[in-house]
Amino acid sequence: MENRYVSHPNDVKKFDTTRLREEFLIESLFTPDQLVTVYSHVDRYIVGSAVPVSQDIKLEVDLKQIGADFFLERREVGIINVGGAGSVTADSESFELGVNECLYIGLGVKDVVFKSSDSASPAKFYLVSTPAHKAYPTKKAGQGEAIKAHLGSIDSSNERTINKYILPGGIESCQLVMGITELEPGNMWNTMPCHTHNRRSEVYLYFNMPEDAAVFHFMGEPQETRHLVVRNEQAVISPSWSIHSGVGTNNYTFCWAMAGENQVFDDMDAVAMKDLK
Ligand SMILES: O=C[C@H](O)[C@@H](O)CC(=O)C(=O)O
Ligand SMILES: [Zn+2]
Repeated sequence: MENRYVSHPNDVKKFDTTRLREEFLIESLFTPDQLVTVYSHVDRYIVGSAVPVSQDIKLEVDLKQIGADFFLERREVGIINVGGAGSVTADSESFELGVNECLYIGLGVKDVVFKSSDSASPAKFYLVSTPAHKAYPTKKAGQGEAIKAHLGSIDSSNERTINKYILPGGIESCQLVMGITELEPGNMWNTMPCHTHNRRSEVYLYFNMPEDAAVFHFMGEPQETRHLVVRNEQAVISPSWSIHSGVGTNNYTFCWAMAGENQVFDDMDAVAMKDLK
């Protein structure tokens, strides 16, 4: 499992494009028939993907790296399917997961297996796992069960719907907060005006993009911004001190996942537009 370490904002000021991408962009997700995982030392996320085509895929990593007897011994995981129909088995229970649906699996579940319903149109499971201290029930939510917020407007090119899946009042967890945001056609901006939340970090996955499209993801301190050019189905690690916002060459959908001190979705420090540099 690849390791990503933590960067100090004063060091990041000096990073060139290559170094920024090495530290913060995950380009290599969604390899067929493989569990891809990246271990971030930012809030100890494990970010990964499973695309079962010719075989089912088990959730397993080198256990030496997490110092546990099985993946979820001291962790929880949120899974979103961004591909064709599939299912996820959590010990003896099986959950059908259609596109944009979410499954939370709590601490203590020993065997997690990813399956596609049709290998011609495989499921694409995206996962974010964080350390956990207590077993919350394994639970699925479709888009109908999400807590929704409709934000923005076409005038600002940022009309979008936030679907909150894993958070207090939705699917309960120890620290993971997770959902997806869908931009309306003709809207390209997410999370602008932007914010930080030094109390929590975040991981973004951009998807539903044409192959030749790009999202310019903005990061960095509010007065020291940088960008990453992100392609379809790539993820960005957003440290607690960084803004996280983007503009695409087309509309897109993204998955956001957070971890840290609290699970209060609205606990953000807004950055005034005039203060951005
Ligand atoms: O802290 C919250 C996260 O940055 C995202 O949920 C924001 C988002 O999806 C949006 O504004 O569209
Ligand atoms: Zn945020």
